[in-house]
Amino acid sequence: MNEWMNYEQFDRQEWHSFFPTDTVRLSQDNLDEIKSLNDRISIEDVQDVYLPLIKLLQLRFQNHLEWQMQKANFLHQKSERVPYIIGIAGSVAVGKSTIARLLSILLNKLLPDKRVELMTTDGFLYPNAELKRRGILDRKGFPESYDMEKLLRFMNDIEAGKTVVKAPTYSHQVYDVMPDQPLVIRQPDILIVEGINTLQLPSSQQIYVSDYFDTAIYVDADAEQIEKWYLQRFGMLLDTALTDPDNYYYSYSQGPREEAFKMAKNVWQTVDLPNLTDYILPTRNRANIILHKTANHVVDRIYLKRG
Ligand SMILES: Nc1ncnc2c1ncn2[C@@H]1O[C@H](COP(=O)(O)OP(=O)(O)OP(=O)(O)O)[C@@H](O)[C@H]1O
Ligand SMILES: CC(C)(CO)[C@@H](O)C(=O)NCCC(=O)O
Repeated sequence: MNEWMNYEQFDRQEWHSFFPTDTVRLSQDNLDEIKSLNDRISIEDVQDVYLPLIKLLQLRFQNHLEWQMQKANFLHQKSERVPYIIGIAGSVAVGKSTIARLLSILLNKLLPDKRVELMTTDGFLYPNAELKRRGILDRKGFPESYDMEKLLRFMNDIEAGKTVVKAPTYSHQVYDVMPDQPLVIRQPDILIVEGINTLQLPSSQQIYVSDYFDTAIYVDADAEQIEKWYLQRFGMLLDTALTDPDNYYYSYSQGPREEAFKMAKNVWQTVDLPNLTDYILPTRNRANIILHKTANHVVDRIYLKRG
């Protein structure tokens, strides 16, 4: 069966026409904030792709608020503040966290009185020591390398409106979880949850993480493109490691660069690519929205689930 049959597909021109963004004036501060997030994000992409996307998310958010009110009325309950949760899935290095941060900047701009928070599921990976103990250090990122029960409990606490919820964090530089640096989340109106595993069904569980999502976005691109982005990011990680002996990549940064890149290419081929093919890509059509990227991270197609 055609896996796209329940999606409508738009090229960026048509997508842009749904929300001509001349109506939204991004201030110099907004532009500076976006540039400091990533100076290679093009303002055309923001105008053509991300602002219409934000408009759509805003409509779905309003719908969510309305539904919470109607539901509380129906059940004769007091209306509680239930956060609106956006999930972002896709391969390692496809640009999920960059898009998540961009969306949070734009949501703050369009909804200045709403609290928008952002987190990644990387912090729910088992620590390296535990992965080693289980003999799966080379399976980092695969479903079994995450503490999914802990992630589901986190999602449940957020949805239940708990006043303070802590999320563990992960550092690419240290290449491990950072148990002493949790992210503290305080009753957001909107929470963006980004991670490779956000649309997966945890093994031995009946609940998907995405059961908690109000909108799920999948960031898509051809594997050969993503490999390039992975290696580019590896180059940047090497550069920052050069003078930092505590950095995981320090030893690689001291030797010949070709050797380091050979190692990274091997990790992509033996770990992240099989993970994409076997476990991440098969979750793509659970998303409400698929953003397809081509060279230089340019979004060329947008898919919107029918219904
Ligand atoms: N829109 C963009 N324009 C230019 N570069 C980008 C863009 N989005 C991401 N990148 C670059 O691509 C690389 C991967 O991006 P990012 O770290 O956001 O990916 P990710 O999907 O969150 O990865 P991971 O799952 O490993 O955390 C980074 O080097 C980032 O700077
Ligand atoms: C932390 C994850 C799993 C996801 O972001 C990924 O970036 C990762 O580290 N994968 C393991 C293999 C590698 O080093 O690329």
